[in-house]
Amino acid sequence: MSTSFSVADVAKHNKPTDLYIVVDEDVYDLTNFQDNHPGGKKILQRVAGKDASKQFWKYHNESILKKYKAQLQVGSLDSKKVEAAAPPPPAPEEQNDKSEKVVPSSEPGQVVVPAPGPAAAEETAEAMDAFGSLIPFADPNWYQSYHSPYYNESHAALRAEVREWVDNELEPYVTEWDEAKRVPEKIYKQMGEKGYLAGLMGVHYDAKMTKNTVKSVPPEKWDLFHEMLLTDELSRTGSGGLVWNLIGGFGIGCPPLVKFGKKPLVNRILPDILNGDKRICLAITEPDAGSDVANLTCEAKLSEDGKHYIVNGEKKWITNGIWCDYFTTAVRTGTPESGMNGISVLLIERTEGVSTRKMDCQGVWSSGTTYITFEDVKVPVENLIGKENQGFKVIMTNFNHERIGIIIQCLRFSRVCFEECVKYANKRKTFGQKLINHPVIRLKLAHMARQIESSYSWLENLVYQCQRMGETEAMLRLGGAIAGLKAQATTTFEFCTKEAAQIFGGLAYSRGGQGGKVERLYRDTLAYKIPGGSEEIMLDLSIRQSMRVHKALGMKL
Ligand code: HEM
Repeated sequence: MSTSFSVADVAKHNKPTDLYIVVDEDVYDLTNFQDNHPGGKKILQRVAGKDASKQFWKYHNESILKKYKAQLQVGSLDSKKVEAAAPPPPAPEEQNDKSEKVVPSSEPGQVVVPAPGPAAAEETAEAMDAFGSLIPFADPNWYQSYHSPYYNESHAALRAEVREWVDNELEPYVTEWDEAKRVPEKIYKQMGEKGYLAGLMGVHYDAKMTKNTVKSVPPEKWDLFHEMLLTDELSRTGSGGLVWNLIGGFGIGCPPLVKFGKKPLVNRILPDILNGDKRICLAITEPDAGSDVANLTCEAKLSEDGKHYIVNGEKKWITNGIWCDYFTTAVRTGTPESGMNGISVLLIERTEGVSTRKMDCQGVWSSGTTYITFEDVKVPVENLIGKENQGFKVIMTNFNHERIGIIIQCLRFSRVCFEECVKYANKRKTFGQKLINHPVIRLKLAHMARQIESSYSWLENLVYQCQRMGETEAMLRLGGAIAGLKAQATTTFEFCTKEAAQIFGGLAYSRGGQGGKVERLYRDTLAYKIPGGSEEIMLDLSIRQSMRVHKALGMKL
């Protein structure tokens, strides 16, 4: 924006018919906007021609300016300096005597420099430049120049790439999309164009099937921490609906196709899916069967000529279903009594007999939760994923990946609540004090932070295990721990939304505005506590599965 104004210039635009204001040295023409201003026009007229930065920040957060800047900004004050490059992070303080050993101590007031652990000697353990808001616990601590054995420069590059997209093109519009209960199709398409879809399958990055690869990370360097980071950064939007819209169907519907689909089928449909031209989802749950997969009733009968399955049945709560071209579907090919030994997985294409209807739900509004009916749908036998009657294995293999995705989202959403609270508590005053100065508010923040950080460390450890183990070993050995962490992440998420809502008060009760993210996330919690294995089933499984595995490993009781 090139037009330059003096303070005196702006002061002339001080009437309802000609209304300028200044926010952070940028000049906005609100003459035509004032009638549509949700906060009222009189409040704007009172600051007409003036610097209204203080009032503006009292009532809004950053996303408002991002959204309205292009429409309303007419220039800047002549006093505004061109933004300087970000200063380099402060150098770590030199120790006076480098040979002196500093022994960790819990004595108050004594500076403790922890001795580097074995991993700190590795190249990847070098602390990287600080990134983000630097609000403690609002980002994983390797963003804030703390050491970590898990990340290197390629993770930092991806982090910057995704954050730029999220901050400028997603976050300012998320509330609008959530209310509209859909996300513009071009955003999903961009997920394909940016190469992100190909990196979200919990398998090696599939560069053969798509010409679109991630700009900042070569496919051969892509690992599970890149995948985790991508989901994590997308979740900064504070909308389960958006994240599920973009990865909720694909992230669980596509991996079974890639891992167990027959080559001709994969070659035919995967490129369009990875490029974001076609959409896929996972259809397992039924009106009468959720976590209890062995009781599915949607049936697939082989046609007399043996060329097709004829599918009849219903699927419920299917993420993205209304927009999908392909449905990775669990069906019963065995007898009604065959339990888990009579389940198969079919790739059903949107064709005659497939109907989808949107369901109204408490949360994740823009994710497209769907009810599906299959009525005499003809599915070629070539579309069988895995082996007939052995679909249970395909489904089970998928669960760890699905649950890790849920965990990543829950923990970032918890951080979003925490970050929103810290920012708000540092500006909102009650009883003559900023909220942050009230111990009761700090107590809430502390309980949020301790749960987020401990859960996140467990997550990093499990992602690392997944990376080092083969798929089958990971499925067997980590299933219990991942189930336990899913329950830990969903309870943390629920706790954080509840506490954040209390801190925001009325602003988290009404929709949109400063408490908008907290209000939305509060509504989204059940969409995480129930699907992918409910909290209760997860807790039980975490012990059952771990006991079974450790018995096999030689557990001594
Ligand atoms: C560039 C200028 C401005 C824009 C684009 C703008 C936009 C908005 C929007 C979209 C909302 C709805 C809530 C939200 O989404 O956050 C809102 C609410 C509000 N605005 Fe503004 N606004 C501007 C300037 C101002 C100024 C200068 C003041 C005060 C002098 C103000 C006071 C308010 C108030 C009191 C509310 C209602 C807050 C609430 O519901 O808690 N706005 N504004």
